[in-house]
Amino acid sequence: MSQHQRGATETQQELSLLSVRDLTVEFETDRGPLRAVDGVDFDVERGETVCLVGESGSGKTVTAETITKLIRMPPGRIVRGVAELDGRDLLSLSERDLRAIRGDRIAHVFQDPQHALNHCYTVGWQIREAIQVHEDVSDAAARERALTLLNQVGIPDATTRYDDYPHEFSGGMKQRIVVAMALAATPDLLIADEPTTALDVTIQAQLLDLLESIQTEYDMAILLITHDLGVVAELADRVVVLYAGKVMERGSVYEVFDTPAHPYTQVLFDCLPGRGRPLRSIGGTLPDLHDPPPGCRFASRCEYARKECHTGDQPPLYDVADAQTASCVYYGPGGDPDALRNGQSEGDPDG
Ligand SMILES: Nc1ncnc2c1ncn2[C@@H]1O[C@H](COP(=O)(O)OP(=O)(O)OP(=O)(O)O)[C@@H](O)[C@H]1O
Ligand code: NI
Repeated sequence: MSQHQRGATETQQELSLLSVRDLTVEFETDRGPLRAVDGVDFDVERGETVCLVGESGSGKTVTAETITKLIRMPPGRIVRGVAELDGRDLLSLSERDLRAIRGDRIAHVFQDPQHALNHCYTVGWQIREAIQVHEDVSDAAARERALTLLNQVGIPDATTRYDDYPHEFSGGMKQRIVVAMALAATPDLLIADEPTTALDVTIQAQLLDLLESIQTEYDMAILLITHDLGVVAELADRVVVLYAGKVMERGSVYEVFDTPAHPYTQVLFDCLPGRGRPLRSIGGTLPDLHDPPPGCRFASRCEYARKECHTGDQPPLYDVADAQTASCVYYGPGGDPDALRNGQSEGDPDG
């Protein structure tokens, strides 16, 4: 149709690094199946940072952990969908093939560095292991590279610290070591779930700067989960907004900050970003994922909800701008998006 839509189709012919389509995940619970992730679609291109944002319980972690099948199954179950890495669906791979991909092409960094490190081995040994699992190099060469990595992630005195055990490092230093291990195999995609939440503010900032510089150096894509709006503003190229297991909006970081489209994104982002600025918490609660109401998942908390918002399925992701789409009827046929923008500009003064 329009100029830019044609442009988008042309670039789409090139395969995305990661392409998640219709991802739907349930958990078996005492109260029956709980649908944590419901038809989620997004892409991650080579070298870019995509931030997954949304309130607690919106399905960010489940989405990120399902990509390499890290969720426990059961109780988890992938109902449908694909997660293609360079066009190859990871969800249909055997555990053996997946293990080869985890840590090699895709590395994970979690909130708590404790989980990734083995307290029985020195950090140097663990990084060297991580290198040698994926590369047939001599001990000496692996040691050299491990030291380079430790230097790169900013461990002072790396040569001496090489033989120290994890408990001899602070939390921030441990997370740097985890990042060094993640980088050992030069992954194409780093999945980081709240990687700095457990750390104090100064250390958080340092670690994020580190991720940013490493990303450039390694041309690595990052799928980042964070509650911190300032981090989104600084690091993200694109943003995916989740709510109750559904994608509410996708767009470039500029679009989503400057002109948030979905009423949910508008309240969520209704403040100036600054480092350490958490996503705003908004009134009401997430719908019950055992039995979500019909229509838009956000309708019960949406000040613009109309009758049709409470019926049928979640609206499709309608085009809003260049790279921005929103799952809201106001952007659909006959909708009037200006009605939403007007409300937004009256936003609360201390927000
Ligand atoms: N093993 C499990 N069994 C049952 N329910 C689960 C399980 N793991 C996750 N859930 C549910 O799935 C939903 C999505 O959880 P998820 O951890 O992905 O949220 P999140 O967006 O990462 O939240 P947070 O910001 O708090 O980390 C929640 O309702 C959660 O309770
Ligand atoms: Ni989470």
